[in-house]
Amino acid sequence: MNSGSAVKPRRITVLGSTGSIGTSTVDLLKREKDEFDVRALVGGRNVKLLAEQAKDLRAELAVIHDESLYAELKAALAGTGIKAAAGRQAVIDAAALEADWTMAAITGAAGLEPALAAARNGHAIALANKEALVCAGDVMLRAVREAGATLLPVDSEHNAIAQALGGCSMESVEKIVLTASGGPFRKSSLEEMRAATPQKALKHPTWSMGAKITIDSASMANKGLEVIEAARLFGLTEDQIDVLIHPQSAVHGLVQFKDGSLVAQMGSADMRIPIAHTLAWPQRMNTPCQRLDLSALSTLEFEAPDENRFIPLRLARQVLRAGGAAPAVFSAANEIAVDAFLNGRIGFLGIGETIDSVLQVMPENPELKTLDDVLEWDAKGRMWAEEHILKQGDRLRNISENSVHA
Ligand SMILES: NC(=O)C1=CN([C@@H]2O[C@H](COP(=O)(O)OP(=O)(O)OC[C@H]3O[C@@H](n4cnc5c(N)ncnc54)[C@H](OP(=O)(O)O)[C@@H]3O)[C@@H](O)[C@H]2O)C=CC1
Ligand SMILES: CC(=O)[C@@H](O)[C@H](O)COP(=O)(O)O
Ligand SMILES: [Mn+2]
Repeated sequence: MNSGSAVKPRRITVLGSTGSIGTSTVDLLKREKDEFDVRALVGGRNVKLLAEQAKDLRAELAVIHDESLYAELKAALAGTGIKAAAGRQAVIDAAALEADWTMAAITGAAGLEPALAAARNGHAIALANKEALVCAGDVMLRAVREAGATLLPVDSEHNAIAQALGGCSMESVEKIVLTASGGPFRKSSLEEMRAATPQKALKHPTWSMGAKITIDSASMANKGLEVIEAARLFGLTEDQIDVLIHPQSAVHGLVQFKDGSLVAQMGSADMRIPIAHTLAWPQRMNTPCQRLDLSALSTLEFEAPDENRFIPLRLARQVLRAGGAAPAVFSAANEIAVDAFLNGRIGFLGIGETIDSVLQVMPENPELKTLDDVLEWDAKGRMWAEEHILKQGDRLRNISENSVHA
């Protein structure tokens, strides 16, 4: 690491170490083992990988969310001196351990309480879990402020914006641009999208990521979540955040300054680059990531997204403007819909239809001031989404039964 003369190793925790962001983070840590003291690694169900990582990095503690896997984890770590723990509270306790840098990379609202616990210990929190910021923006930012923590954006676009800002105040910013790959259905018709299978939707053109975010990229709910994430992180209004489809995924984000300068951050599509940026911050560290060869990149394309095909992006802008509980409900409904799509319960366009229907049944839109408020509205969003999906299932069954009897 090129971070000068580190006196003692930095204490590190990785929440979601067995996932896509988690394994990229572990890869960087493994290359500089002496620089880091790994306090805790947290996984969901993948005990085998978690135990391997813990041994490799000589972690103090390994935590698995699924309690039924505790015995397996303990057995895998027997004789190593590494502590094992399991369950939801153990995950939150691990996140709350004093660490100089914590990666928050648990997917979805499940990552919210651990991310909050990490923020509250007042050090650096590298935030990949965008859903936490979307559903609990005020609560998260207040926790960061009150604890004096440093929030470092990992999401490639937001990390790019942070880099492009280069320490300038937000007063000098006119607007920002988040780029989007356009996903596997960038050029598909609505009919093709309606018929899309999970297998097709899981084929991201440029990034290799976990299943949930890959489906979000295909529906552009990911870009919608990112617009909200950017508003929270940088204190911008919805109309200051543009989205442009850029199929090469070489430019990750741009800042338009009020003097007319447009500053972009570029790099290959490898999350180890933004992760390394947060890990070494405010310095830089070496990574083995492929360098962009600009001469090989003959064109850089940019085009406006079609919000009539990518409905979740339009809805995300709507909930950002509405504020209150709407973003939390949007994100919760999306999580349920993505799961239902992956399990064959709804079609691909059913994701946007489910979110839309849930937003329409919301009877009120209160401000979410506490964690309990967020959890309550997250649960409501999930319940309304389930209800919508069940109703749609019943409707389709009735139609097919009627056509059989006709
Ligand atoms: N992947 C990427 O390139 C990017 C991801 N992000 C964001 O980062 C987050 C992580 O994404 P990604 O790494 O792709 O997701 P993955 O699905 O690959 O990984 C999720 C991680 O969280 C763990 N996990 C799941 N549920 C729980 C739980 N309840 N408690 C503790 N751990 C849990 C999983 O464990 P296990 O696998 O053991 O079950 C896994 O380690 C998401 O919010 C995503 O939007 C943002 C930008 C880019
Ligand atoms: C790598 C990353 O940051 C993802 O969020 C990425 O943006 C997903 O690709 P899309 O641009 O297709 O959503
Ligand atoms: Mn992103």
